[in-house]
Amino acid sequence: MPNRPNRPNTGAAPLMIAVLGAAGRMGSTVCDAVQGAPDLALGPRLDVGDDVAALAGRGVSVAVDFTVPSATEANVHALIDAGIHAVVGTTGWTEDSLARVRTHLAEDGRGLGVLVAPNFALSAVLAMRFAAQAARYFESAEVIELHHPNKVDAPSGTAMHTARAIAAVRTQAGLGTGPDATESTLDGARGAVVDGVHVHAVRLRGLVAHEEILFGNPGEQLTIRTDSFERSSFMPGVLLATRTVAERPGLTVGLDGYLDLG
Ligand SMILES: NC(=O)C1=CN([C@@H]2O[C@H](COP(=O)(O)OP(=O)(O)OC[C@H]3O[C@@H](n4cnc5c(N)ncnc54)[C@H](O)[C@@H]3O)[C@@H](O)[C@H]2O)C=CC1
Ligand SMILES: O=C(O)C1=N[C@H](C(=O)O)C[C@H](O)C1
Repeated sequence: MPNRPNRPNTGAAPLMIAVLGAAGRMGSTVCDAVQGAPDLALGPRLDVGDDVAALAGRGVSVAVDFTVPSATEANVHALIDAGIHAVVGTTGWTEDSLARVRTHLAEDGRGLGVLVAPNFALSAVLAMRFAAQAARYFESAEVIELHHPNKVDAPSGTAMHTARAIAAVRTQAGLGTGPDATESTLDGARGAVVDGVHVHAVRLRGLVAHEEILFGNPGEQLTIRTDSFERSSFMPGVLLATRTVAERPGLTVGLDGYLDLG
């Protein structure tokens, strides 16, 4: 990552990284990226049916989870019990599931780190940050996320995170919901509503991961757009996270927590 040296681990032995969801699109890309990093060593590769608890005592420092929303929280609790730091890209996290991880880490007391990041691409991390900065200045704000049709969840984790951040800033700024005269529509025509912000999900063959954040005022509009054309776009962020997570005890939500964005 250009704004923070993606510095190699300078310890004597490479950090051993386990990958959960290793057979998937993201998991297999992470395995390749770890194998290409001289300071990291690819350890156990787990997929559905494998026992996370069995990772204990095998020299694994960090586990990376790209699985499914229904499995990821249980995986993280099992990793904490096994004494392994966790870098999580899987979507589906709620305030309640995050709170349970925070509590578990505090009770565990060993200073383990867990990062849950809805998006590891630098362009997406910056888009979310810029959207939060812009949110107080516009009457209207809506989010459109566009993904490959094999994605199982909607709206995307990134869009949920973006909308929640926009909503929090709007509330703090004393802005209500955006202007909208719609009285009746077909169900879903105005998208999902996340904390008062409308979020629209497109699934289209040929796409990978994209998001547009639209802001409107009388006579003007701001569009912030991020495009991941390849899964390699997520890898610098994932590798940075594996090298940093042990230095950040407790739960961090969002890769921006590991970056010096000001
Ligand atoms: N944070 C980020 O930057 C990104 C996050 N994602 C998220 O990552 C997740 C995975 O995405 P893809 O790789 O595209 O999905 P995928 O469907 O290709 O891969 C998921 C893998 O997890 C495995 N799996 C299912 N249950 C499991 C369990 N209990 N234990 C271990 N493995 C299990 C599946 O067999 C599969 O191999 C999704 O939630 C997606 O939204 C995807 C891209 C970037
Ligand atoms: O499933 C995906 O592909 C992606 N999932 C994440 C999300 O839901 O935000 C991150 C990125 O958008 C790709």
